[in-house]
This record gives sequence, C-alpha cells and structure tokens, in this order.
Amino acid sequence: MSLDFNTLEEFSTLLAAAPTEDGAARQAARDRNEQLTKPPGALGRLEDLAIWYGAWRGTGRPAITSPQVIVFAGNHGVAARGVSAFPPEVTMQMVANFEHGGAAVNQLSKVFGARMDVHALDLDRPTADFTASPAMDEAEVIAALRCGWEAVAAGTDLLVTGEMGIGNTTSAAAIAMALFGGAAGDWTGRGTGVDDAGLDIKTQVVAEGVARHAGVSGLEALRCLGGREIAAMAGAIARARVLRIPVILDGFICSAAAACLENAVPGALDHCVAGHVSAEPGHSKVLNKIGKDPLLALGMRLGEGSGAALAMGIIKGAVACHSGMATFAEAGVSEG
Ligand SMILES: Cc1cc2ncn([C@H]3O[C@H](COP(=O)(O)O)[C@@H](O)[C@H]3O)c2cc1C
Ligand SMILES: O=C(O)c1cccnc1
Repeated sequence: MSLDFNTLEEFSTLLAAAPTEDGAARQAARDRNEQLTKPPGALGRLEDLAIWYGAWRGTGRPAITSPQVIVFAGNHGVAARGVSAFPPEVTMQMVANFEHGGAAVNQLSKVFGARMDVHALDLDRPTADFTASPAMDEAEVIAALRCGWEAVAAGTDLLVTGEMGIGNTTSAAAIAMALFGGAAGDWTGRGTGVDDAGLDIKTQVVAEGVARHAGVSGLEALRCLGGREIAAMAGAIARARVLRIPVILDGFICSAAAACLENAVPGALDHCVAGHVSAEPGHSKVLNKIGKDPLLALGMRLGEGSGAALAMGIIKGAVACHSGMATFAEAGVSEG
C-alpha cells in the first residue's frame, strides 16, 4: 500500500488501514507484569501503561530509548479578530525561542531525554479567517498534514506533538464545537488570558465560525476551522499510528487535532494517551469525548507540548519498572 496521500479521503483511508496493537505482545507484557516483585496491581496505572506501551511496540519487554517532541507553529487569520491576549508576531518570536532552547518545552524535553524538533508552517501566510471562509483549502491542509507526517523521525519510540500559534485556542474551540455540539461558551476559554471583553469576542467568533461551516466533521472540521500547526499535529499522530509509535497528547489544541482523527476513523487514537488536562475549560470536555483519562492535572495552560513532555517521565517510569524489575523467581522473593 502506498504511504502517501494527496486528498483528505486518501489520508483517511491510510489512517483506517493503519495497524492495531499486537495482541501477543500485550499478553506477553501482561504475563511479565504478573511475575514482577511487587504485590499484584501495586504499581496502579503504571502497569496498564507499560502493557499498553509494549502492545504497541510489539514486545512484552519494551524499552524507551528515542523519544521525540515535535513543535509545529502556524498563524491564524482569526487572530486579527482580537481573540488572543498576545499579537500574532509572538508565534514567529517563539519559534526563534524554541530554536534557541529558551521555551518551557525545551527544558522539559531535555529533562526527559527527548530530541526536540520545530517546524514552522508558512508563518507569513496565516490561514483564512474561518468566520469568512474555510481556514485552508484542501491543498493547504494536505501540505500541513504531510509536514506532520514527515516530521516523525525514523526510530522514534515515543512521540509528543506540541504547537505554537497565536489564536489557536479559538480554532480548537471551534473544532470541538463542530465535532461535539453544544454552545460556543462551552468550549471557549481565556487561552493566553483574554479579559472579559476578549472572551465575549472570542465566543462570538467561535459561534460564527461553526455556523459558517455548519455540519462539518472529522477532517473537514480540521480543514475549515483548524490551522496549519493543528493539521500538522494530526498528521504526525496519524504517522505514529502507522509506525506503531505510542503518542502522548498535550493540551486543548493538540487534543482538538487528535479528535478530528478519532471523528474521521473511530479508534484512531488507540495508540495515544492524554498527558495532562490543561486549565482551558474545554480540554477536560474534549478528553471526555475522546475517552482519555489524563495522566497529570497541574493547572498548566501553555501548550507547546509541555504537559505531554512532562508526562513522558511517567511513561518512561512505567516502562523502566516493567522491563527492568526482577521477577519473583529471579530475585528469590516468596510469592503470596
Ligand atoms: C509567550 C507565549 C508562549 C506560548 N507558548 C505556548 N503558547 C500558547 O498560547 C497560544 C494559544 O493561546 P491564544 O489562543 O490565547 O493565542 C498558542 O500559541 C499556545 O501554544 C504561548 C503563548 C505565548 C503568548
Ligand atoms: O491547553 C492548552 O494546550 C493551552 C491552553 C491555553 C493556551 N495555550 C494552550
């Protein structure tokens, strides 16, 4: 099967044909877990995470040696509507900051031993204001999906996708409302910290955008209401699925990108866990809709992949215990 796509339909077909987890590896990981020197279940959710990780990697005794964090950046036409507390030029300035190692996600990637890559997508060409027309045409959304698809490094064994794009919590709210219904106010939060007047404008923009593209779902929601960095995250998450690389989802924007995949192909996020729940009020609702229980709840509201990068420590810890601990037989410890 060709691993390329030129239309959203071809992308969807590739995603639908992507592998599922390895049942034999899951069983081998379960068997090993039962033999480790601890009371049954004593590592709580870490045990499930290690088994899940092994099932996707195809081994009952996995290791994590090459985690990758990818930050995608894009600019948004709706930013001109006054929906963010910061001006659009911050997107480009933060890309420079990522490249110089100065952002939170740089530090967290370093702490957890991940390589970090940054991809800026046509920053000088913001998407169209989605209240007036689709944010992207099909060629544009395909180019963004492909950027994400190709950004996943050969040999990566744990992936975090993050984003930078002033205005993108507005885009994420519009996607969530299009996919899951409800009122604009249910999905719209303060993002970088808009005041009450800004929140009113933002809620209005979300409502207008969803009304303008009434009835869109899945990848069409991504095209009409998303952004280039949002589509690129979706492309990277889909590629990881094809390569059986487990993914840690980040905050509201990343989860909205992922939700488009799940909406297009149910089960498309089985290789993903939610790294954290952010303070953006729509995030917990999106996680609920995609059936993901977040690993961390630290009141973070940064994006960039920062919450997911922090959660890499949990997955690495889970896998280290699972694969490195002695069994009762090896350690000569009496079983209960
Ligand atoms: C300095 C700075 C660094 C950031 N890093 C991530 N974001 C986050 O804030 C933006 C979304 O919020 P809104 O929709 O309100 O614009 C995204 O770029 C997101 O990644 C940042 C925002 C700022 C200002
Ligand atoms: O949930 C997020 O990822 C988020 C929230 C606010 C601003 N930027 C990102």
